[in-house]
Amino acid sequence: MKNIVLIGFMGVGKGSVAREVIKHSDYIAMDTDDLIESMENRKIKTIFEIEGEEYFRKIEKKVAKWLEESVKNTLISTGGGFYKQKNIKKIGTIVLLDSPFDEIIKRIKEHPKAEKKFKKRPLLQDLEKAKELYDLRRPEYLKVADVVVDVTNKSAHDCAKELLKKVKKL
Ligand SMILES: Nc1ncnc2c1ncn2[C@@H]1O[C@H](COP(=O)(O)OP(=O)(O)OP(=O)(O)O)[C@@H](O)[C@H]1O
Ligand SMILES: O=C(O)C1=C[C@@H](O)[C@@H](O)[C@H](O)C1
Repeated sequence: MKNIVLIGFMGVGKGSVAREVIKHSDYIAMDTDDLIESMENRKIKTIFEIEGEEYFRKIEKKVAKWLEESVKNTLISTGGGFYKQKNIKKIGTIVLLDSPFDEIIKRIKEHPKAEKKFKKRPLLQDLEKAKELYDLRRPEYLKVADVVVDVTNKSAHDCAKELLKKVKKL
């Protein structure tokens, strides 16, 4: 089974969809942000604050190399900037979870722990800058994706079903 690599903007629902996909398939799920936090034994927010973004991207690169060489049968959800890794297409089938910026922000705001959700994402601190980043990245996400799932107004369960159907068809 080829790996599935979930890409998309922060908060689009990569974690939620991944958890649904593994309920309906034999994939194992992992998340690059969680892996990096565990490797570093500190939160991404802290890594950004103390070491800076460049340091974080270097760890992502190390993770990307390891994923390509050593990981199989896995649904890999990734941080919002992971799609830039040069070897990403060698890791697995790339699936973009897509939604307009305002919908993503609306969803996070609706979460009971909304404040915490915003705080943990360094690049979501300034919404104007985050929108600029979204506009810059969206065409790049589309370029790298093998499959696109529009998650707007769909449950994570329905997104997972659509994802599996589209990946099977490739
Ligand atoms: N299909 C959905 N419908 C409604 N709300 C959703 C859906 N998927 C996710 N959410 C909500 O959107 C927010 C972000 O979801 P999630 O944490 O899964 O995103 P993420 O892409 O993994 O984020 P990050 O990679 O930045 O951690 C959460 O509050 C979650 O409850
Ligand atoms: O969009 C991004 O570049 C990021 C998204 C988060 O998932 C984390 O990977 C980190 O905060 C960077």
